[in-house]
Amino acid sequence: MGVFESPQFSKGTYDVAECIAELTEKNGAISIIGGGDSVSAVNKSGLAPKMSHISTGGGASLELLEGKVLPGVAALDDKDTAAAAMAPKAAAAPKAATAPKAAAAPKAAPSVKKSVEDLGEADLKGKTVLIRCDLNVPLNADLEITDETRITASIPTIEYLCSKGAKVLACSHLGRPKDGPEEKFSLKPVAKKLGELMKKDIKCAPDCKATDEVKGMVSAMGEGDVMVLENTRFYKGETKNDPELAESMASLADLFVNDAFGTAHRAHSSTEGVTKFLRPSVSGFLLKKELDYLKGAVDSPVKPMAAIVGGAKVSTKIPVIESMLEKVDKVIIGGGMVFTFLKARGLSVGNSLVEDDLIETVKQLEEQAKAKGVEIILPSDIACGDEFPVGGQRGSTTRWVARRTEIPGGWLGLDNGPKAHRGDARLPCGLCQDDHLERPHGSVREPAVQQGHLRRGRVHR
Ligand SMILES: Nc1ncnc2c1ncn2[C@@H]1O[C@H](COP(=O)(O)OP(=O)(O)OP(=O)(O)O)[C@@H](O)[C@H]1O
Ligand SMILES: O=C(O)[C@H](O)COP(=O)(O)O
Repeated sequence: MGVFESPQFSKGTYDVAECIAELTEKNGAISIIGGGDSVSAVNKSGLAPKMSHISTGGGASLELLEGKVLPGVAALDDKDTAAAAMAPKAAAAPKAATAPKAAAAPKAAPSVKKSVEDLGEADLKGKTVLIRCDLNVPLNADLEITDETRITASIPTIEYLCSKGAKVLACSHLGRPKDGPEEKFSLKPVAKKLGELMKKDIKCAPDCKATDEVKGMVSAMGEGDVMVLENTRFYKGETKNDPELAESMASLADLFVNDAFGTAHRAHSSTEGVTKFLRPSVSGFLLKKELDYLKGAVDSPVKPMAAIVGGAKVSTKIPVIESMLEKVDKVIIGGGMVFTFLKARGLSVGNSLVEDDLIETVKQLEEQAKAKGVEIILPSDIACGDEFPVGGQRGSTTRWVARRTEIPGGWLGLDNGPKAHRGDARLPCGLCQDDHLERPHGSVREPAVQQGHLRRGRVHR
């Protein structure tokens, strides 16, 4: 809802998270949190365990909510082709770049995909499984993992495969290396962390391709062992869905599991390409769970439904807001995109972040919403700063709260104000507190100001 990285402007974000947690816990609402920064804000708030589902996908969840088909999912075997999919690999398509998987059953978007839970010990014992995970985690300058959510989220499928006697080869990209292998994009720290979390000795192979060294390491694996293959994007062919790379990776294994929801919107060699050479190709628990929640919300929305859309820019969220207008009763707008909406309504927004080229689009969006009876809710008051808070330093920026109709010139909106904290998210969700209705009109100051911590408009919090 605001610049949550700064303690001065994080309250609006945490308050909305609290409201969602309360709705989930007390009212039985289904809550789905998606988007890299939104997830990290909810994680920081400590409320993540109270949400129904925290998505590991950024771009992937947006594309799914926009109604797009995710290539990494579309390429997996359908449940209804189970008999064909379980045919022995030798009888399947020959492993050649030119010979895609024979059972080219059309994969309609609404089909139910075959999942790893459809495979038992008979299918897995002694088999080598290539699993595509999204282990693209943030690392600091010392190459330490700063958020291990995606690693933790990948473990249930890996553990399941191990428990059924499979040898597990986990592959993933990390970052966006441009020119081949680079230490800062190596999956070695990820393999180490995965090993610590799973209490196993997990090696990182020096390559994702079937080099002699990697083949040797694979043949030395025993049942229940796990090995991480090196960054798939160390090869330029990965993002081009190069069949040769896909075939080489696939040649290391007997079957494929895709559990990389976060990368399912990419048609890459390790997400889509390998499915042409391995049978069966099924979803992992994480991918399935993501689809159940996110696709469920899109395909069979449980009413009433509200979308809370925040973030820095409207431009990245227009398609998702548009597609949500078909599903939801309310859209609550937060973050930097608020100001393009306010400006489109003819209000002055001071120095706030605005995408002027989208004013007309936003006006049309508001019209569309009106025509569909969907309410677009903007925060009723705004916590403004006299400058953008740098590096999240406490107190370096002067903070002032204004009604949304009265953002002073020279100031920029950085968070929801206290009236919005109390009402805007709660009122439409049926959680309004009575005092919200009694708040004074006009510019209001934070309680800290009223308690005398004000020095020439500067609030030290
Ligand atoms: N009023 C504002 N002015 C400028 N930046 C803002 C404002 N409100 C929020 N932000 C910034 O927006 C960023 C989050 O936006 P973003 O669109 O990246 O979110 P997301 O969709 O959850 O994440 P991702 O794009 O990684 O999937 C945060 O870094 C936050 O500081
Ligand atoms: O972080 C993500 O959203 C996924 O890992 C995909 O990464 P990419 O945007 O570099 O393809």
